[in-house]
Amino acid sequence: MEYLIGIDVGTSATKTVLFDKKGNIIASASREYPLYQPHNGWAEQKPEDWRDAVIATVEEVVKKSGAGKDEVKGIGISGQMHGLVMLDEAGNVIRPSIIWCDQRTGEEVEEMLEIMPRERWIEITANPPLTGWTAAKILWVRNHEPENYERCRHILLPKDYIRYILTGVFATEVSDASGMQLLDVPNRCWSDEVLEKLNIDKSLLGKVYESCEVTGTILPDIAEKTGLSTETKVVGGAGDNAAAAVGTGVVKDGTAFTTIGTSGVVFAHSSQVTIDPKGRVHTCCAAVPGTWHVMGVTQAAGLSLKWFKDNFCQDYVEEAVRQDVDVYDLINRDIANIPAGSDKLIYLPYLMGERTPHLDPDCRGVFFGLSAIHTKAHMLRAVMEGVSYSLSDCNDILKEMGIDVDCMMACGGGGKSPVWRQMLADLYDCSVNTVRQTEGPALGVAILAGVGCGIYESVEEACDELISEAQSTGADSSVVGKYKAYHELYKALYGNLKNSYKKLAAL
Ligand SMILES: Nc1ncnc2c1ncn2[C@@H]1O[C@H](COP(=O)(O)OP(=O)(O)O)[C@@H](O)[C@H]1O
Ligand SMILES: O=C(CO)[C@@H](O)[C@H](O)COP(=O)(O)O
Repeated sequence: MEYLIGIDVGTSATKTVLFDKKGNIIASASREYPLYQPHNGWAEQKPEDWRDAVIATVEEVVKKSGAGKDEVKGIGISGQMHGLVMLDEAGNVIRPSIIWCDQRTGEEVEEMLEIMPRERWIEITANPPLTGWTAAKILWVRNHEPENYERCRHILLPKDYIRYILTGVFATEVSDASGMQLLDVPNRCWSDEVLEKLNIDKSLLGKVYESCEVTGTILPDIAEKTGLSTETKVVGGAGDNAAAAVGTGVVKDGTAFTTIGTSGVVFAHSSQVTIDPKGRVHTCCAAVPGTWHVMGVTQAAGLSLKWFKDNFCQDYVEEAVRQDVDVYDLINRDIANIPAGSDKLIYLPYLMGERTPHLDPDCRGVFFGLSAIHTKAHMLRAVMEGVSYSLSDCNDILKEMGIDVDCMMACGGGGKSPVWRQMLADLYDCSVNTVRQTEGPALGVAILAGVGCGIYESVEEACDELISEAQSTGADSSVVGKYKAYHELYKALYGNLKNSYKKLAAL
């Protein structure tokens, strides 16, 4: 038999899945790790936690599946985008990774705009300078921790650090590298102009591959630890969103998906470089060679629900343990009984600032309209609705850019929730569908590995063959109008609070 492994280094956990050639899940494993928030708006994780989670889960899936070491032909790695991993000469981690939702780099973004006009940034990198993206974080370390910058010999993204651990190779691929703000996105290569302007030495960065190209093979000590062979190939892989696109079959024009992971993303495939001149949504290289994608991002999507659950729902957590069920299943059960609009309660999900549409690192979360009739279940539903309003903001911008789809695929942890998918269908006013395999990014990179190993002809052909729809949720016409009115009020609230957010940040 021939098998493929997909690894997804998410923010909440690493999920590793071993698939057969038909895309059936043979074994899966996951390991959680902490998110550190040393200051308001900062977010860090330890690359060593990702490393340990990857090695443990790969070992577990190989063992559980009973696959012989020569049967695992290829591995694809997917991961949270934009995180900065810095290694010294010996390949040791210099400091914790500053991850995608960290908002400390407002001043560095200003610095980038002084160095080069916004229009030129958009021309080259397809995006304006952004606080959560890697370039601003590199400047932050250089400005605030010069001793760490001095020691740095390799700059890697989270999943590319895992590639280094597995293969010893320093490399990246176009989809994830697009989120560093150092890539010439239309031409799919490092931008010498940007590197020169920022005074960043190109030798710090790895070689850039296409997502299905083979980048290396497994190191002997890792092969021994995990039960893999030193012949197992590791392909470029993809940023988690480009990977989820492949795993949900979003590889042709006119197709799109929404993922609710820690972040939330509305993503559309594009055979052209399509740019929002206002910079509200991102344009990146897709994992399908010679194509791109556009995506709007909600910073705190699943993060909002997890935050509320962790801080205020100990009762749900204990009940879930008693009943031996997933705590989110209990939450979904209870919020299904609350009416759309949560009886006039609106949540703004700006716990980590917001990207689309505001690009504002200073805004923060709000419950608006709290009344004495509201219960915890109302607040939970409002949290999920607030995230859905934000995702709807993303979808509206894609529509404004001429990207309109009849059906939206759904994935990520939150995409498993039928109530959350119903909210999205009602707000987007289109059907929201799932695929048979729920592990979007892991399947996506396993497919890329299969292409790289010659098991599949192309990404598109593999998607046609392996991916099939499971469930479709249509819009409920009786609440579409109601949600439109709530969404309008939601949008007005940010405008009303914008100046107060600045004052709060300055306190
Ligand atoms: N059954 C569920 N219903 C609603 N939300 C869920 C459910 N399961 C997970 N989630 C949400 O999804 C998030 C995790 O999604 P996941 O895609 O695994 O994230 P990541 O890739 O960032 O690690 C959780 O924080 C939670 O908010
Ligand atoms: O920053 C982005 C995309 O621009 C996020 O989508 C990260 O890639 C994190 O992903 P999850 O851990 O939420 O899947």
